[in-house]
Amino acid sequence: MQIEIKNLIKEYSTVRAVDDVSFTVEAGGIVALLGPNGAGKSSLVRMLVGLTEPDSGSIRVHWDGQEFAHLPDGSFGYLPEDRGLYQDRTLRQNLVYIGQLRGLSKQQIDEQLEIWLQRFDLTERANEHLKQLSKGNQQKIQLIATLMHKPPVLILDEPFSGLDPVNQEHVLDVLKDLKAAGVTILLSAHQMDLVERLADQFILMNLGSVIASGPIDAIHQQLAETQHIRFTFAESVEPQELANLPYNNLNASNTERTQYSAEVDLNASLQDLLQQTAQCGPLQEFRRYRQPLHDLYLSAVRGVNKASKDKEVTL
Ligand SMILES: Nc1ncnc2c1ncn2[C@@H]1O[C@H](COP(=O)(O)OP(=O)(O)OP(=O)(O)O)[C@@H](O)[C@H]1O
Repeated sequence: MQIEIKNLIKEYSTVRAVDDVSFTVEAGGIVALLGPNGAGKSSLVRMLVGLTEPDSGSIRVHWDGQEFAHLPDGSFGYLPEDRGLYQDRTLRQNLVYIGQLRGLSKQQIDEQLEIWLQRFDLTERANEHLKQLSKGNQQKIQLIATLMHKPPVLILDEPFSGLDPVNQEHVLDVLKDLKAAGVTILLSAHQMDLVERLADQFILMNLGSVIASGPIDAIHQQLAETQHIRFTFAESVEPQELANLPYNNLNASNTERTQYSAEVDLNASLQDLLQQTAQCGPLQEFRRYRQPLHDLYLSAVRGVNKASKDKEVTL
């Protein structure tokens, strides 16, 4: 299986929701579409599963020796942004109905219900109406409905929305297990800290466009504007003593003034910096650290959004 997206554009009456987006998803692994409200994630996902059509550009799904213009029926499970189960039916009734729609036998449905209700700690509640469940628990039932027919591809629009941190971790573990079992997962999310620990590939979107894509190393190469450094002295060093070094945003991280964080230019030599810093006091530790994806994304998007506003003003 391979999904190849090229120069995809989708417009609604007043907005270009997806603006010249290209990327490829290979079989296996987890691909995360990340971006704020309105970035275009759901619009993209809806085209992938064939609910809407692109205005231009192409989606090519290579599946089982054939090529399709969207994921073919039967090849995927889809968790839509607007959840669609019956509130006045029990959890069991909802899931049996979905299982039947997917062509599962009674035995397969029973097996799947037992596995997944137990995994999500909902076995005791199987005969309650969906509306009696919290939003987070309803979300778990939606997820079971999406994966109970064991599709090889999962398209999950906001699988973490409405979940508390404990349940987010729970879903994260389930997705890791599915990946280990060979399922290909494409998900959209806002929760960058969480998804950074999960996905193999990232597609960072803003205002319909992709601002960076690839594995985490590639994202850092594309977006990092400075190097982030942390260092620790064995004894107190006043910030003024470091004033002549080429650090930006130098901050003491503790009141004893032994630990510091700072930024330096991308092309600065860390070897030279280490030597210069060691001349200011007995250095215990000196290391470069990676900005969290969330911070990297925010600074990149602020730059892009500022540039587009500047452009609007000059026009
Ligand atoms: N059916 C529609 N009709 C008109 N505009 C739409 C429609 N669907 C989405 N849009 C607009 O397209 C843009 C992208 O929306 P989309 O829902 O794809 O973003 P998103 O990244 O999924 O956002 P969210 O995280 O809030 O779900 C937004 O400006 C949105 O208002």
